Amino acid sequence: MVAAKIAPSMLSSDFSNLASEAHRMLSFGADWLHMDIMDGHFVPNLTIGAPVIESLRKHTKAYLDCHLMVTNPLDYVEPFAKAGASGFTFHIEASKDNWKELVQKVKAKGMIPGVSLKPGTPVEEVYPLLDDENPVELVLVMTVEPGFGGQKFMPEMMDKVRTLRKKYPTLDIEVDGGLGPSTIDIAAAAGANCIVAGSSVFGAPEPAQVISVLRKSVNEAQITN
Ligand SMILES: O=C(CO)[C@@H](O)[C@H](O)COP(=O)(O)O
Repeated sequence: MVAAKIAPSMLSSDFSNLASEAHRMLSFGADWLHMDIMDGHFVPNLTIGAPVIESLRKHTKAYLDCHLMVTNPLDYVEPFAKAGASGFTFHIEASKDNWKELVQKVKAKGMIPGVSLKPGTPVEEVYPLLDDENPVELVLVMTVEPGFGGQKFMPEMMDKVRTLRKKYPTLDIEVDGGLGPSTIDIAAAAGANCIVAGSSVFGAPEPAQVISVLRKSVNEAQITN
């Protein structure tokens, strides 16, 4: 059994009130805060960097689950560690030649390494990072093209989740993009246990209820499987 972790995507929050938005989500039952780092190059959008993580860290001890949608993830390890990031998830498409060095540095700096893959990237590409003697500890399966919140969930990505869950029963498998009460059951049944949700949580009249629905689905799927 792998624990459910519900991670509201702070990309959908009011950035001008980031600390209070973070506290609000934690009070509603969030386990992690998902932080979308976009460099305007790897993806066609520009969001936040290490200075914002550093500012938020002063207001919370919560797990800051940083998803780096950047072209040169290695350049971000030191600043993100200093800023207080908890998880450091980079993209396989941006680290084909240096993932070993990247994982080693992320761990040496006390962060949890994860790898993410875009919808068009075959799941086999992350196997070497999981089978290595110094493996990543989380795989983030993108269920939309990275770059923006509010997109439609891609159910065809569930094959990747199912394949990973079968091969790695205790792995943290995260899904991100279009997750909410209407899509969670298919993701949970496939074996995802870390759920990123932006618009469905922040746009709900009662975000706590959405977080609770997401958690219940993951927990029930694990009992059934
Ligand atoms: O990484 C991304 C987008 O690239 C996500 O974290 C989105 O921010 C999730 O938002 P919703 O699809 O849940 O609105």
